[in-house]
Amino acid sequence: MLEEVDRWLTARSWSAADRPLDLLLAAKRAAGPAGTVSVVLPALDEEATVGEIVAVIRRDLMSPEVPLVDEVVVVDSGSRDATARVAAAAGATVVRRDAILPRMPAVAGKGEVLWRSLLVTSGEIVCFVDADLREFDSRFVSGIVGPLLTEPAVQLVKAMYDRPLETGGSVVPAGGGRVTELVARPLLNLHWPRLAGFVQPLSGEYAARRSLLERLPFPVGYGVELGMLVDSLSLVGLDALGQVDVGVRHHRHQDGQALGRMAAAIYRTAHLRLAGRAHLVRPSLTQYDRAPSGFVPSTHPVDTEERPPMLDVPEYLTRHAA
Ligand SMILES: O=c1ccn([C@@H]2O[C@H](COP(=O)(O)OP(=O)(O)O[C@H]3O[C@H](CO)[C@@H](O)[C@H](O)[C@H]3O)[C@@H](O)[C@H]2O)c(=O)[nH]1
Ligand SMILES: O=C(O)[C@H](O)COP(=O)(O)O
Repeated sequence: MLEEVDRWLTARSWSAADRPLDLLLAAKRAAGPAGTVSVVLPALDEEATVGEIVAVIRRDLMSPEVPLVDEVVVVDSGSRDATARVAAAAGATVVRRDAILPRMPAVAGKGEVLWRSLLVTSGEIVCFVDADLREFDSRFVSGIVGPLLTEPAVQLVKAMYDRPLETGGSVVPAGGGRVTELVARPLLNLHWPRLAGFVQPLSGEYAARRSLLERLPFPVGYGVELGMLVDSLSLVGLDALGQVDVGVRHHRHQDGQALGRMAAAIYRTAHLRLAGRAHLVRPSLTQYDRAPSGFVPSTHPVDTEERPPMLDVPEYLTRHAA
């Protein structure tokens, strides 16, 4: 791991418990307009989960006693189910993707609706949360908004968490995040090693200052998270990025083929950003394990050496000539 990443892990990784709600509310009051918070949920056919997420945010973070969040907006990404109705009933503002910027027809994809959300929200801090989360805890919002309220130099904060893989009645405790482990983490470690400290680089829960988001390109699909990390690094630098441990994340798991399509979109996003610098490879990979003290990194070398064709090896030629 780069020394810079080691330092960053100490300085820019927190736990949600580090900032209690009363501290955040005081920081928000002191910040004035810069402390306004919009929560955005991108949603495609999420009727089963979106209502509870909205309700928990409203109950825990939008009450008169705890007015941390100023608005919660569900951007409907073309749902065919009752997502819009359920979200509105739970108290969200619901906007259809086509109703935003109608002169530009919307294309399919998550990044597309995140991008459009900037046109229909007003907070100076924008917090994205996936709409398929189960057993949702409002620390997923307050935890990542926290550093933006208390640390003026921080501009983008991602959630990190344990990721059980829960399919067909079975649970593999740290088995989730398959695209993260197989595609995103290796890509980031090899090509953008300064980002190797992110425990969950694809996390759908992240908060950022509008002043940063409005300067970034948004890949329209699932490349949006990797693109945003890479582009934010070059725009504002590593010390403006952070991460917060928010516990355990439960979500709807996609099947292998859907994850293959996601992986392709992520690879393509990286590829576009590698143009002209694909040779910049750092052959090591840092992975993370949960320990009582938090997430613990372990770094491994990546095989990069290649043997020449056997026909170039004199011993082989001699043997074959014999
Ligand atoms: O066209 C789409 C596809 C998805 N979504 C919503 O986006 C969120 C995340 O999508 P999901 O399919 O649940 O993604 P995951 O399989 O969980 O993928 C992970 O990895 C992705 C790639 O980085 C991230 O976008 C996700 O947030 C992250 O949870 C959910 O609320 C979806 O309803 C849309 O709004 N429009
Ligand atoms: O973030 C990821 O890597 C993908 O969303 C896959 O997650 P899962 O393996 O937990 O389904």
